[in-house]
Amino acid sequence: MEQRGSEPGLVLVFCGKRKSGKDFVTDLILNRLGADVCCILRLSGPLKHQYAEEHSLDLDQLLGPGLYKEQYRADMIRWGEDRRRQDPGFFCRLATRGARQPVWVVSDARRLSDLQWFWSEFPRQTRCVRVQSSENTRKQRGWSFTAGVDDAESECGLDSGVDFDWIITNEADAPSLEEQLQPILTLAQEAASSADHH
Ligand SMILES: Nc1ncnc2c1ncn2[C@@H]1O[C@H](COP(=O)(O)OP(=O)(O)O)[C@@H](O)[C@H]1O
Ligand SMILES: C[C@@](O)(CCOP(=O)(O)OP(=O)(O)O)CC(=O)O
Repeated sequence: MEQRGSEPGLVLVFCGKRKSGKDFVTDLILNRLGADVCCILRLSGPLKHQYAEEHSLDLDQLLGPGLYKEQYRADMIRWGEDRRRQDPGFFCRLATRGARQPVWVVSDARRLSDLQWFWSEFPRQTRCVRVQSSENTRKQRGWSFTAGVDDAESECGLDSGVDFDWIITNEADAPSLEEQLQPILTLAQEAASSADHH
């Protein structure tokens, strides 16, 4: 049996396009709940770790926001897809290993197989959240269309066929994030307080 952290009370799996604001929104949730209650898990973390090791690359740079990651993105995507084909839960298992908080926030689901893994491991606890922004807003945040990335499964795998529990619109003219996140934060606080009582 694979060693794993204690069972979470709630698993919030986030997806959305590049620069839609997944990190921004999940950071806000972490700030509101605190690090004792909530942890942010990134599937790309173990992916980059393993990829850097097998290709003798600089992990810190791959984890950073700069150009270095972009140079390897297309190949990393292919490599990650290969790994998932052999073992769809590979990165999910590594990312969740050792997580102890009652609320897990997975900030970067990209594929149906990622979601399916969480649904099958934690059927009661898993909720899926989509973060969305217009192309114009994403461009203002530095996004530009890259063929082979923005038209591939890595970016489009969850565009259809998923019934999201919540859709967060991360735009200046949308209701505030605080307001949109309220039901999620309430559910997370309930999960945390019921973990306290066990
Ligand atoms: N609501 C917002 N207000 C201000 N800046 C934002 C907002 N949402 C996202 N950003 C900024 O836009 C950029 C991209 O957001 P990020 O969360 O990194 O996107 P993603 O993780 O989806 O690629 C970051 O610099 C982030 O700080
Ligand atoms: C190979 C990747 O995991 C790279 C992800 O890197 P980041 O998670 O840093 O991505 P962005 O926020 O989109 O810039 C993508 C994949 O298809 O698995």
